[in-house]
Amino acid sequence: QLPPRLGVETPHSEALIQLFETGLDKWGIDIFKVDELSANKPLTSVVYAIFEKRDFFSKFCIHPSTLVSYFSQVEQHYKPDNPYHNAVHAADVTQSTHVLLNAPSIGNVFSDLEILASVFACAIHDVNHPGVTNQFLINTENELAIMYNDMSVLENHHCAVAFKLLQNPGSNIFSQLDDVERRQLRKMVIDMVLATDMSKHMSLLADLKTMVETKKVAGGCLLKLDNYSEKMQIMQNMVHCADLSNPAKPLPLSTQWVTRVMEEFFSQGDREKALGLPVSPMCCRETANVEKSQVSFIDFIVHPLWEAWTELVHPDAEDILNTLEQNRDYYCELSAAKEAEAAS
Ligand SMILES: COc1ccc(-c2ccn(C[C@@H](O)CN3CCOCC3)n2)cc1OC1CCCC1
Ligand SMILES: [Zn+2]
Repeated sequence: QLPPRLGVETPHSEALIQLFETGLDKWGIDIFKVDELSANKPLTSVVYAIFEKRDFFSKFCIHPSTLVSYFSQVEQHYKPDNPYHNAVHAADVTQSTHVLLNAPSIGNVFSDLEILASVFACAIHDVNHPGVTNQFLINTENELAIMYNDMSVLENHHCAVAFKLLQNPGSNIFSQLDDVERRQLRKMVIDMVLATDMSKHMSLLADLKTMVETKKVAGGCLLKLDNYSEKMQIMQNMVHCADLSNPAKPLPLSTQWVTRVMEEFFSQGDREKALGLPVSPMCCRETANVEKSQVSFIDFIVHPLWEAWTELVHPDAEDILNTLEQNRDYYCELSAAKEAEAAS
């Protein structure tokens, strides 16, 4: 008994199939359109489409109904009230990584199991996100911060929730893997999800730069990566790039993400104010300068990361880096125009 096409019940299934036909492998698919056409099941439909495209159902003996059962639960555990950290973000990061994995210079570096682990890690990387930052959970002595001793609190929680859901009856998509593969996959997923903690950004980027320096891509294809830690470094940076890809997407998508993330940050700021806590950076709706913050975010975090990634997979990510630079200029001009207006 097969589930509906793309694993979701929607009146727009033909249009959704069309959208995936043309856009699944493209940087810049309208993921918000996927959300609409999938009847707000963007994650389940994106994961189903990627698993189909990569033939994962047969490669890993996964029954489509098991996939739908598991990812419907994962999707339900993404909080729909979060303006940013919701299932659309998870679908976005998953589809973005699917595109990055198709880069010719990465083509044959990763095994099917490594690709499965990467796609899975993206799909679950923010599951059950409470819409506030690690610092907020620590400052408010939230039960999650107590549970994880203030260390990568959110990221540990996302991982634990995802693997707990796998234990539900009829939901274990990895039941047909052998024990070694299952243990390897679990370790890779944990390593990738914990690396999405922004406090790890600088060390992750430093390691990537070192690797780019030492492992100059020879003749258009990455040299054979020698060991687990080198491979994992690339997978962690790939997922981290996808997680921080909003400013590198076509402008109409990027601006929607900015609006959403600011809404989420501002509601955190409101809660901090109400609790008499210091308001986190960029979280005060009265004083935050949205455009200026985006320019700094791009200049100090996103661009250095994408510059290193683009060098690693040269020339496959040139267009992405160009879009990022164009978007940066757009926010810069917008910020200057706002300042000029405020001064007049
Ligand atoms: C599209 O722009 C963004 C997309 C995603 C994020 C993003 C996701 C997770 N994070 C990590 C923070 O949750 C943790 N930080 C620690 C410092 O305080 C603020 C919170 N950040 C941020 C983005 O822009 C920033 C918000 C205004 C300009 C910069
Ligand atoms: Zn994320």
